[in-house]
Amino acid sequence: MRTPIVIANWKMNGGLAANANLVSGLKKQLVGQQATTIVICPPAPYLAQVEQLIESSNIQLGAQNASEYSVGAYTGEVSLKMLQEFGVQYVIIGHSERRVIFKETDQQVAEKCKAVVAGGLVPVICIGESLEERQQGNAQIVIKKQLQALSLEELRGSFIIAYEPIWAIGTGETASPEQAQEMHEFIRFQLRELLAERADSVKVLYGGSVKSDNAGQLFAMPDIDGGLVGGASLQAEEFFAICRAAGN
Ligand SMILES: O=C(CO)COP(=O)(O)O
Repeated sequence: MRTPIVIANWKMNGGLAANANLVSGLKKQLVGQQATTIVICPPAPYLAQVEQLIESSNIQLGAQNASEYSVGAYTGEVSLKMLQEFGVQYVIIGHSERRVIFKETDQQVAEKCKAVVAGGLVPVICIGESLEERQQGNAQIVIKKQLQALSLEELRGSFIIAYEPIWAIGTGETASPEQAQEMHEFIRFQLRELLAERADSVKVLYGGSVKSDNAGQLFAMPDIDGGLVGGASLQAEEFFAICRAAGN
C-alpha cells in the first residue's frame, strides 16, 4: 500500500505576506486530516519562513531544485547540506521548466538525483513528453528514455516519480484520467523492468493542471499515487480540496 502524497510546487511565486496567509489558511483546514502526506515546495529564499510556518502541523517541506555539487565556487547554486539545515525532506528534480528553460540535461538530472539521495532526502523526479512528442506517437518512447537515463537502479534510497506531460502544465488542459493511467501503468511497468520488486514501493505522481474538480478522478486511478500541483497549490481552499481527494 503506497500512502498518497500531494506536493505543492509554488514555482517562482509567493512573498512573505502571501506565504503566511496561504500556509495559515491551509493549516486551518488541515486539522485532523492525516490520510495524505502533504509537502510544500516554496522558492529557496522562503524555506526558512515556511519551515517555521508549518511547525506543529503535518505539512512537510520540499525544495524545487538542488545542486549536484556539494560545496564551493558554484555561484547561485543551493546545496543539499543547506536544504537539510532547513528541514527539507523532498527535492523536485528535473522539472520540465528546468529541462526546457534552463537546459538541464538527462545526465545532470541523474547526478542531482544521486546527490539528493546521498544527502538522505527524497528526490521527486519529473518526467514527461512534449505535445509534439505525443502527437508523433512517441510519448512512451520519451518516457522510457528519460527513466533509463536516471540510473534508478543505482539509487540507494527512496525516490518518487512525477509524470508531468509538458502539454498539461499550466495550460488548463489536464490529461484525462484514462490518458494519465495509461502512462502511469507504462511507467510502473518500466520501473519493474529496472528495479524488480523494489518498483512496487515507488510512488508515481501525476502533475499538469490538477485542480479540485479533476483531482478525484485522477487519484482514483490504480497507478496514480497522488499529485504534483502548481497553480492550484497557491490557493488554500483549492489545494486543501486536492489533498482531500487524494485521501479518499
Ligand atoms: O508543473 C507543475 C507542477 O510541478 C504543474 O503545474 P500546474 O498545476 O500549474 O499545471
